[in-house]
Amino acid sequence: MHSAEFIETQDPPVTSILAGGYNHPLLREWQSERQLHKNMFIYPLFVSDIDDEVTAIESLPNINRYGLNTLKPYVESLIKKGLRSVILFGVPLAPGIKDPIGTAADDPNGPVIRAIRMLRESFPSLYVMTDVCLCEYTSHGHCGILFPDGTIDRKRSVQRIAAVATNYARAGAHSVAPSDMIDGRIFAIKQALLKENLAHKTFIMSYSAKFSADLYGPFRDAACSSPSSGDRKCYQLPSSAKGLAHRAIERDLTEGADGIIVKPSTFYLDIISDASTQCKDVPLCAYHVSGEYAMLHAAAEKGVVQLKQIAFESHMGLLRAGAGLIISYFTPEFLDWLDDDEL
Ligand SMILES: NCc1[nH]cc(CCC(=O)O)c1CC(=O)O
Ligand SMILES: [Zn+2]
Ligand SMILES: [Zn+2]
Repeated sequence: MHSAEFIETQDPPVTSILAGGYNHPLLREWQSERQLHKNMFIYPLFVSDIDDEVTAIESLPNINRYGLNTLKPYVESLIKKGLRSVILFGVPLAPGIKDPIGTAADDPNGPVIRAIRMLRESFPSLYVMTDVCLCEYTSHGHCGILFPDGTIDRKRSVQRIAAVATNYARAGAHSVAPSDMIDGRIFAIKQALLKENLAHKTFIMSYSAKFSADLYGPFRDAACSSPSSGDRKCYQLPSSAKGLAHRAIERDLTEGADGIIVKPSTFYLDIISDASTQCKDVPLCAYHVSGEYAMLHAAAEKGVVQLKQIAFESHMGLLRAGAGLIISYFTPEFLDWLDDDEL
């Protein structure tokens, strides 16, 4: 039999023994400076104009597009588990409903306005946020109104987006979150809300650092919002542009944003970290986007990662970087997971 060898070494100094600090589940919680809470999660909902619709989105596992009638019991089941807030994305599916100026965005009989009313009436405790953009509603699929040459008509776009935001707020949305990335829209929205006496009760959550990313594909499937030609590179930020992200956040805070979103999240932790210093006085939200969600699911299916563990790791990373709120497609799972005793 082979006898094992040991090599005599000196005892390390006591300061090098860290294990005593995290050898118990409670200690591991103490060592996490910040922990995930249900109230940090904002759940994205895709709402169509087909009232009884429940359609699975192939590229987004477990996520469906709902109509008004099917949305209500679904949201009710999540509120029972502790859901605090949702962000609405409208998906008008009626043929011919899209036009160059996105009239359908704030159609009083369209999906968003009706969903706001229904949710506010049915669930008084739910905080209702609305994504504000034109791309789901325009015939060309861009986020603003275009000049004949296909470039963004900034002035008309911003006026239209301000009107849409105001109409959502008037219908009862607690918060409007403009995701179009067109210069000057926060100022225009604030002015419009002020004019309509809505500014004091409407939270402007600005997608300030929103990058032109390859991670929005599944969302565009869900929302049917891919541009019919061109891309969004002239309004969404280039993915390497730290300076532009900083300036966009600065500008939006000056124009009256009440909260700031960084999007996508996992590949942009440096931006979140910088933003948390820059936005130390306003809530900072990370958007864990559709592609991030789909990638983690795909990796879990391949057996490369375990879904629950990897979801915790990625969302904890967002907190560590400095985010305080997270828009996440994992929200329903977290509502269950955060009830479990041991993480
Ligand atoms: N402007 C609309 C909008 N709002 C949020 C997302 C993406 C969210 C996600 O991927 O989950 C998009 C799509 C886009 O900009 O193309
Ligand atoms: Zn858009
Ligand atoms: Zn600054």
